[in-house]
Amino acid sequence: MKESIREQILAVRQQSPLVHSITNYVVMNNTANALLAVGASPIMAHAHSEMADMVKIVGALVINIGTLDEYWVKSMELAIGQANTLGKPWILDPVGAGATPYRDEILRQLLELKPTIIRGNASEIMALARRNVATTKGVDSTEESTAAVDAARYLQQQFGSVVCVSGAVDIIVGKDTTILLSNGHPLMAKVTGMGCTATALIGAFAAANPADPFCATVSAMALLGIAGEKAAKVSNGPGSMQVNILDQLYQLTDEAVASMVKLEESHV
Ligand SMILES: Nc1ncnc2c1ncn2[C@@H]1O[C@H](COP(=O)(O)OP(=O)(O)OP(=O)(O)O)[C@@H](O)[C@H]1O
Ligand SMILES: Cc1ncsc1CCO
Ligand SMILES: [Mg+2]
Repeated sequence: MKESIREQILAVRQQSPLVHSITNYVVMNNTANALLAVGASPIMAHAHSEMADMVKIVGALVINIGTLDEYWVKSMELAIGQANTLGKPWILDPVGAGATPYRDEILRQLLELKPTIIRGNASEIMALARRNVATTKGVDSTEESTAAVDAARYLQQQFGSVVCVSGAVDIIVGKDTTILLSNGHPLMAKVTGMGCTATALIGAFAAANPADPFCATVSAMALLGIAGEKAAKVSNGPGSMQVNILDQLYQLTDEAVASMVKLEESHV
């Protein structure tokens, strides 16, 4: 796996894939900068009239419901429809799942379109699976990622998606392998949209490595976690952390990521 992570990081930098995000107002700037820092290229658009054409020219589509509304939901459906027609990977970030009935109804409809990859925090993944009914506090998790493993497995089996539960430990659930990553730093949760950034980076890795969405997800999460760890060492708080992570995403070598990754694999 460590060798695959190295290859995937190099593939993103060599290919510089174009990633289309329909994402929330809060994180647009952070996620666009994070995509540039890892070597990918961001585009954010949601006009109905350009969705089908836009998806034709990109490597992956990121769907983040953070600040959804009725117009954007239609944009999402048009973009996902085209991604599925063209066989391009699309990644769902179920921001705030469980917070309101509207969010949950839209998520129910989006799940039916079978995301290639789903990434959320523990509360969101549990709400999405409607299991172990989690308490949610808006967009932040009230649960540990390990509490959501059953929910992630259920979603994986039901929709065929790779499912990533983020938190102190990032858990990536595939068809027959589960990987636990213990990199990262608590300060990451004090920067808004760090999870959205994780999802955007997964989009870049899935675009560069469309044949292996599981490994793409592991690689993106490993890179972000290690960037967070290194950034925390030179940060004074959430403000400097936000910019230092971008520098680390830009500077980290594939060798450094392979040597620092704390990875545990289980076949279940
Ligand atoms: N306590 C922690 N220790 C180490 N890493 C953490 C911790 N909390 C979060 N992270 C890391 O921060 C990143 C974002 O994950 P998090 O679970 O906080 O997303 P999120 O709740 O969806 O965030 P947001 O909604 O603000 O985008 C992940 O890469 C995760 O590993
Ligand atoms: C704070 C917030 N509200 C809607 S989306 C978002 C960004 C973090 O998920
Ligand atoms: Mg989130």
